[in-house]
Amino acid sequence: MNIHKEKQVANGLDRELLSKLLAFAKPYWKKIVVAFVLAGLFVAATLVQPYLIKVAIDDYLTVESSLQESFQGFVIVGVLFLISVIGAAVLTYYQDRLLQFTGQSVIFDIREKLFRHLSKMHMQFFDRNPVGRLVTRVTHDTEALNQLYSQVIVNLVKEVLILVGIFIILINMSVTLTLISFTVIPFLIILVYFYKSLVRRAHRYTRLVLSRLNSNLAENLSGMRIIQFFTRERRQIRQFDHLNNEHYRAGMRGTVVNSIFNPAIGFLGNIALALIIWYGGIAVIDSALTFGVVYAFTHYIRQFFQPIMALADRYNQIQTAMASAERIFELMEEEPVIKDHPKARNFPRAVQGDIQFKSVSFAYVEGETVLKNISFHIRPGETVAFVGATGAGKSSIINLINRFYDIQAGAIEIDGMDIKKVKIADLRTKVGIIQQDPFIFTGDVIYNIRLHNDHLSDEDVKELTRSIGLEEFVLSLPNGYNTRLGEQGVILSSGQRQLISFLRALAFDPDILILDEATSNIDTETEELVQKALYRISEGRTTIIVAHRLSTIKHADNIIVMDRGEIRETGDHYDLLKQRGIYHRLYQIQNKESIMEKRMSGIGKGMKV
Ligand SMILES: Nc1ncnc2c1ncn2[C@@H]1O[C@H](COP(=O)(O)OP(=O)(O)OP(=O)(O)O)[C@@H](O)[C@H]1O
Repeated sequence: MNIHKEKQVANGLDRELLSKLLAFAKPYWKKIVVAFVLAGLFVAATLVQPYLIKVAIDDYLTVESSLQESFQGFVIVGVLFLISVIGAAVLTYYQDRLLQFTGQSVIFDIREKLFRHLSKMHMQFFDRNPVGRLVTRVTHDTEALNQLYSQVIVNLVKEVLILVGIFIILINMSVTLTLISFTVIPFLIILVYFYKSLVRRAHRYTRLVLSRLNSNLAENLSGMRIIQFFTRERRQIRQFDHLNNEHYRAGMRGTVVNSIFNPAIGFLGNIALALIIWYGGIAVIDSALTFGVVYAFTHYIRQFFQPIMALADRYNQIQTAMASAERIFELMEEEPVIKDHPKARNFPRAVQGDIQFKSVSFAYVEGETVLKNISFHIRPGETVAFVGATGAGKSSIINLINRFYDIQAGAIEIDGMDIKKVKIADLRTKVGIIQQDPFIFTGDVIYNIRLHNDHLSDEDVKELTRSIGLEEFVLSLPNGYNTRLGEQGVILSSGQRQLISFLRALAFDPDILILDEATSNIDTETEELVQKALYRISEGRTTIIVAHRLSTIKHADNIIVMDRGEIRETGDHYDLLKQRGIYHRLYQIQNKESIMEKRMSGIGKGMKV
């Protein structure tokens, strides 16, 4: 946010922002209008009360009126007073209900729009925006807007109406007494002016410290395992304490400003009261004013100062809401970089799985090329493996096939069609990916495999699991297919998570299957199981495997060896060994490692015996 914008938001005057906020409230405008009418009636019902007491005192408590007249008058005034009190309560209730409904509905719409928008965003956006920040936008920031719609605006209108209403009533009752009691107004204006700038600064500082505290907390909680692993708890606690302390002090700064402002306003109000009693008292003695007028004045002046004291809260709420609105709209207006080409279409025929990379170059960050001039051709039904050192660019290639990222040069074609001309949704249903560390959602096993794929019945999921020999694994879980996984459920081991993701990818019956280090966390026994399943699944289906363990890709039709973003060797296992290049070296290293492992386990067993 630039400084100018920041200033506008701080002043709550950003017209563009206001018009966007109004646009969200537009579908509910009828309810809002009714709520404002009710608020106006509430103000009238409240303001009439002191006036009724004035009438009772001046017209029926005077010596001139007879006992019967007085009695009748008191009854009428009493009934009217009661009606106004009950009316005010009923009006507040309905107005509150209407606005709560409107606020909640608007926030529901904003939240939904925000989530839809986030679902369309490209991977680079998620690389840049930590999850904690996005969660804050969808929950905390929208809640701040809820307050704006359901409380702040209507209360502000009510308070302005009360101030204007009281001023009109007072002027009508006595111009002189009004002017005398309003001599405190210039002091009030000065006070409000200073308060505004102090509270703005305090508020901005609190927001800054809070976001620092939040990101520190989010990072520490997600990295708790590492913190405990390296016994860094004390240092992390100290760091958190420091930020917490800063937040406390920032909060106190705001509280101190408010605690000076509110009594100061109260003090000015009391001065105004004293002036009324002083001047009004003399005027009553001189019969220039009635006692009822002076009495009503004291009431109205007290009512007059209440909204001004509430100004502190109102101002804070508007500041928070405007800052939140700014952040929400900023997010909503960020265009997804990866979207359908205007002429994008679905694949015209069933996908055969022919993949071609034609001189592809790619960088995540401008200027830092990760893949350089990559070309290869995978024919339908082939199993192709990518190997290479860490950071060679294997996963990046995979990320490009289903357009998680777009390339900067060259072309990627599936069945002869440039993937940029294919509808993203169609492309992604044709390409199934099994990742190294798959995500498990809160829900049972069936839900996690099916993932809203309504074409699959429970029985279909079971049949699929059985067909690739993984049913035994599912049934070994505490509740079989109904075992709850994810946050509140069983925490699966990494290997078990991979098996679930394996089933998930297959449930979508993709034409192209990609395994990105998908067997790295699986033990040798389970790997055999997976290898068998894989063999069955990859038959007649283009399969791409990224693996560090060369034993898993030995049988691939073609192996592509990558090094620092470039293809260095290609061929099958035996060709590559003959070439005596990078692959041969990797193979030898891994062979030595596995011989060592076998020896070590032999020693281990020997020792046990
Ligand atoms: N989201 C990202 N943003 C920026 N740079 C990235 C991103 N993902 C990977 N990189 C960089 O791209 C390069 C290639 O990474 P990639 O993940 O493709 O390698 P890899 O061969 O799959 O490695 P590994 O075997 O460790 O998974 C690395 O230098 C890495 O730092």
